[in-house]
Amino acid sequence: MTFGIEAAGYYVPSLYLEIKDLAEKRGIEPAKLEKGLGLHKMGFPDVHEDAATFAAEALLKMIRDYDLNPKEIARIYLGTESALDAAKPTASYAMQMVEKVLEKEFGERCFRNCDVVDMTFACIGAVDALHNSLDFVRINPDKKAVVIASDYAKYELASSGEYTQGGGAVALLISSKPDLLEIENNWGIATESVFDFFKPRRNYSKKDLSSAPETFPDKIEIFTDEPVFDGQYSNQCYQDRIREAYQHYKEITGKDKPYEAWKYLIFHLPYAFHGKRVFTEIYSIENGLAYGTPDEQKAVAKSENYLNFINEKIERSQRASSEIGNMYTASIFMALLSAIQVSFDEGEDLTGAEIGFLGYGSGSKSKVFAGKISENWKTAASKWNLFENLKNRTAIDFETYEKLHRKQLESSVNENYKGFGLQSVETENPVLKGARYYAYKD
Ligand SMILES: CC(=O)SCCNC(=O)CCNC(=O)[C@H](O)C(C)(C)COP(=O)(O)OP(=O)(O)OC[C@H]1O[C@@H](n2cnc3c(N)ncnc32)[C@H](O)[C@@H]1OP(=O)(O)O
Repeated sequence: MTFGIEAAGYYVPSLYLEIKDLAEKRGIEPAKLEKGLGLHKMGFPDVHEDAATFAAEALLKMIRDYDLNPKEIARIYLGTESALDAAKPTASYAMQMVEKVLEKEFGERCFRNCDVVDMTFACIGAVDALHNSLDFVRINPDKKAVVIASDYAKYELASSGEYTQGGGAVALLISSKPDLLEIENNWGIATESVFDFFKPRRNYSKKDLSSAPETFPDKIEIFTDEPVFDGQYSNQCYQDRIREAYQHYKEITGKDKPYEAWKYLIFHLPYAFHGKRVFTEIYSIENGLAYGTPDEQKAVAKSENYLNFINEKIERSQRASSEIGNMYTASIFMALLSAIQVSFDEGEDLTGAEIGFLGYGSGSKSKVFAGKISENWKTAASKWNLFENLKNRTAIDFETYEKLHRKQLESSVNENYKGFGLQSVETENPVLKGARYYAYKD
């Protein structure tokens, strides 16, 4: 019996800012962002959008596209680091939104017997949800599980993370009928507790932290959605963890140079070019190349062999990221959709192709695993139209972007939007203070 991904749906924020507009206002050379990091557009949520509406949209799209019966979904595990509440899971909001829309066809509370929960570990939370849900269907092969990855990657204005912002969600149906991708049960894992990127839920000031790096904000507030981070250190932690997890994967599978057999290498992409920039280390180790000094590292990155390797095995997975930005925990799954969509559009046959995954979550953990494209993959992929749909977003100017970022807009930029939207947040009633209410517009 095989297990893996049967179907997939996604949602990206309805607005975007051209990266060159941001570069100009911040005095950054556009070529650094476009050619250095691979950024073109930054997806940005409208006033009515958040991690719960992203998740609900992706889930509803998947249910509709594949004609799924929601009553057959035994669990919905949602990976996120953009939770809207510290107790009530974002998954419960998303589930309720979808349930209401499906009421006419499936009756009240179609998810009544569904197990719903959030999983959080920075950008790897949804990989954890996937790992866990695969175990679940292995034990219960007649059941189906849904994994949703949903996040809003927001950074402080004018910080080094600002140009990597983005957001959105990917929903996956996990079952013993993996029409898209069979996933093998070998998980290379590496964990180390570090402070490369985190969202502390305390009130304290920089002076309380004797060793705080310069990048730390002066004051950290409760429930901040903007992280405390050290960019170059987070790159280092990412590189260290994927090296260790890849090594672990080799040990448990006994495979020699497993990456060579992978048709695509799918990374967590905090920005489009991240995977190809950090994989140089593993590539050098595997091929016995010198990698100690910055000059040696540059030589590997610029070598013809490495450039060919990127072109063949990584470039296609970057394309959606260039148009959306960081989707945190959804990035790795959007990278998968991106690569498969390109193959589909180019009429390539992927059946049987091996795909390797290198996930990372700050804090920190990496998981390396692999899968095989199924015979029915084209039917599954034919629903997405990913690059066409990315053209249906609304461009915003820099002033609107800053107002949205500062939460200064009262009403949505797209006032006539369709789909799920936040209607209100309770401020008066003391026993409901903070409750969020959503609605669906046809
Ligand atoms: C959240 C996680 O997933 S943890 C891992 C990633 N961390 C983050 O995402 C945290 C938030 N982001 C950040 O802090 C930052 O955006 C970072 C760390 C990702 C990037 O940092 P920056 O200082 O902006 O960029 P950095 O100097 O590392 O790289 C710029 C690249 O552009 C290239 N570049 C610079 N100027 C130009 C130019 N004019 N033309 C072409 N390329 C250029 C540089 O050569 C370099 O590429 P290379 O090293 O491959 O040659």
